[in-house]
Amino acid sequence: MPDYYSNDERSALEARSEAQRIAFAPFIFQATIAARNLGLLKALYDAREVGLSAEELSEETSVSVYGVKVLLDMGLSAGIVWKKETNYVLSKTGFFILNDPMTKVNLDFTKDVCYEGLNALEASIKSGKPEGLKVFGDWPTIYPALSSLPEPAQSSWFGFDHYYSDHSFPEAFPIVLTHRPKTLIDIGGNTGQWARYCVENDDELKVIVVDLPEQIDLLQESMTGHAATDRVSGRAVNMLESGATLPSGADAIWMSQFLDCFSEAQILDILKKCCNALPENGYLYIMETFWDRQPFEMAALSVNATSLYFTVMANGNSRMYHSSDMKALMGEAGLTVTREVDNVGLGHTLIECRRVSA
Ligand SMILES: C[S@@+](CC[C@H](N)C(=O)[O-])C[C@H]1O[C@@H](n2cnc3c(N)ncnc32)[C@H](O)[C@@H]1O
Repeated sequence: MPDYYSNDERSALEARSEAQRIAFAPFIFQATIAARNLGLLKALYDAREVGLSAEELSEETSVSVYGVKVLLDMGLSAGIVWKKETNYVLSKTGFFILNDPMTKVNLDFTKDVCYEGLNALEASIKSGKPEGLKVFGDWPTIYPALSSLPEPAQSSWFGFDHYYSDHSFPEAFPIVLTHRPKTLIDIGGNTGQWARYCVENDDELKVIVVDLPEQIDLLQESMTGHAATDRVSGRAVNMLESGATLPSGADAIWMSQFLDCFSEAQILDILKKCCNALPENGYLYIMETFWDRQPFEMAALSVNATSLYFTVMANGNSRMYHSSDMKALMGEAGLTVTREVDNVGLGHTLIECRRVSA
């Protein structure tokens, strides 16, 4: 995997310019969101390479000429539009802001879930608690709050979560089927997206979704009307409780985007519980986005930004890990890695492992 961060070769001018881009980054972000939400980018998209003047845009969108100009002059600096004589024209970056599904889930997640709370980042680092979560209510972590987050935060949270997981399911599924499990436990299975994918794509596999009670309540609802979901069942377990046990009788365990919700000490504890529940010939599958395994530098940036969501909004003590930190914990828990596949879906790594004694 490429090592993106191993030199400092910018000139002083480039470095100072970049420092200003960071200083004003929230302005770029908010102007971009406003230009998108107020319809300015769509109007420019429709106008193609001819573009539109501020007055024409104002007429088309009912945004004042003043509003058009301040937003899109910032848009010029941000690179989402460019100027052709007196007209604004949508740039390639602006095109992706408007039309790219990945960019949309990232923008909406940042704006609707994280933006307000991010102001409490420093406080969260000091306290080890998700201080930004207070903007949504009085919760210890975001997980029991998920089913009652206000809109649009709830849709944006699920949109972000599902977008990245769903893209990896078709590629991960054949890997999990290699050892022909009969019953799979999906820990942190959320609304059952993966469970549904499994039973709809295999005629025999049974899936037990393990999650917090609030999510298990949503599970039944999200299974209604889908084929083969009689092979999906739910079990409410808080994996952090000392006496927590996993259902018996499963020959494989699956955890997707789950361990990143916990601190290293908690991960070790969860992995040991998995180890105890796993039969000798059973396999554990861990699917995560590790920041060191990303195929693009911007993907590593997205993953590192997501770590800060965990710090300030989710729980105050977890992150998107470096793969070697995770593998060290797996070793400590008594697991041995049998297979690793990078670039599953969008930047996921799938690690297959089993008990050392097996
Ligand atoms: C980021 S979501 C991952 C969802 C899904 N596996 C995926 O790949 O999209 C994390 C899930 O872990 C669950 N979770 C968090 N803390 C938990 C705990 N202590 N015990 C059980 N489940 C928990 C959350 O409710 C949520 O459904």
